[in-house]
Amino acid sequence: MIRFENVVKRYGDFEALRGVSLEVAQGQVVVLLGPSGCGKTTLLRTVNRLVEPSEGTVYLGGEDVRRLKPEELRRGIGYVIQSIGLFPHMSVLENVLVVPRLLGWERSRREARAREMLRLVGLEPAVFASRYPRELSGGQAQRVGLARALAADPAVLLMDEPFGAVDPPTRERLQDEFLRLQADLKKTVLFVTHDLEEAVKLADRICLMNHGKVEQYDEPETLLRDPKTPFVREFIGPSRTLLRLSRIPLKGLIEPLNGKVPAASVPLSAMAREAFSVLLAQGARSVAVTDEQGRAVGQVRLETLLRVASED
Ligand SMILES: Nc1ncnc2c1ncn2[C@@H]1O[C@H](COP(=O)(O)OP(=O)(O)OP(=O)(O)O)[C@@H](O)[C@H]1O
Repeated sequence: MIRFENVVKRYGDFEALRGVSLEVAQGQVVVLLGPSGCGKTTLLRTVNRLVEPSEGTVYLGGEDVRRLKPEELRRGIGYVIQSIGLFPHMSVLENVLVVPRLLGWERSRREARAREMLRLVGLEPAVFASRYPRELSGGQAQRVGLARALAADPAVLLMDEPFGAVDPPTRERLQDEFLRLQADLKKTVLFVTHDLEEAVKLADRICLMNHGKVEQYDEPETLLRDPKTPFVREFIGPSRTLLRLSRIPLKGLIEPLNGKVPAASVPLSAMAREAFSVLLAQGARSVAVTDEQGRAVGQVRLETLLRVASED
C-alpha cells in the first residue's frame, strides 16, 4: 500500500534519510521507532509530500506520490500529530468537518459523519460537539484529532507521536481505543513513536531506524527475540523480556488447578505480562486464571512465565 524505494533526504550536507526502502502492507500498522533525530518524522512526511525526497520514490497504492497533487493526496490521507493541530477558533464539530467540507460533501451527510466519528472515538456529540479546543483535556483533544483524521474515511493514516503529549494512563487508554478501532477499520497506518513499549503494543511490524537508515524491520516478537544488530540489541535493552511477555497470550500457558486456587487472579484474555506483574506485586508463585464469569479455570506458574520469557 505504501512503498518507499531508496528514499534519501538531504538538508545541505546532512542526510536525514540515507536510502530507506520499506513496504507497508494494506491494513497493517507499521511503527517507525528510533531515537530522536533518526528520521522518523521525515520519512512519514514524504508520504503526504510535506517532505520531498532528494532521491528515491514513494508509492501509495502503486502510484508515485509525485504524480498526485499534494492537496488531493492529503485529502486521501488522515494525518494525526502530537500537537493535534486543532483550529482554536472552531468548535469540535467544525474541526472534524474540515476535510469533508473540503471534499464538498453535502451538509447533512458531513454533519452525520462528524457526529459518528466523535462517537467512535468516545466523545458524546451532545456534550462535546459545540465545545472549543481550549475546553478539552489533552486526551479529549487527541481524540478529536483522530476523529478529524478519520472523518473522510481515508485508507491511510499517518500518526506522528499522536499520544506523546498526554499522561501515561490517558496514553494507555488512547492506545487501547486505537487498537479497538483499528480492528474494525483496518486502515493502513504509519505510526511514529520513540517509545518501545508503545511500538510493541500497537505494531504489526516495527521499523527500527538509526541515523536515517533502517536497522531492522520485523514483527515485534521477532525484533525482541532476535535483534539483528548491536544497535537494535542496545535499543531494546533490558526491557526485552518483559516486552516479550506483553505479546504472549496467557491462554497457551495455563495449567490445571491441583486442588488449591491461588489467591491472585487474572482474566483468561490477559497477556502473560499482566500475570507476571500480578505475581511480582503479590510475591506469589502462581496466579489463578478466571473466565468471563469469574470462575477459576486454571493457573499460570511463575516458572512457566520465566521460561517462555527467556525462550528463543
Ligand atoms: N528542515 C530541516 N532542515 C534541516 N535539518 C532538518 C530539517 N528537518 C529535519 N532535519 C534534521 O533531520 C533529522 C531527522 O529529523 P526527524 O524530525 O525526522 O527526526 P525524528 O526521528 O522524527 O526525531 P524526533 O523523535 O526527535 O521527532 C534531524 O537531525 C533533524 O534535525
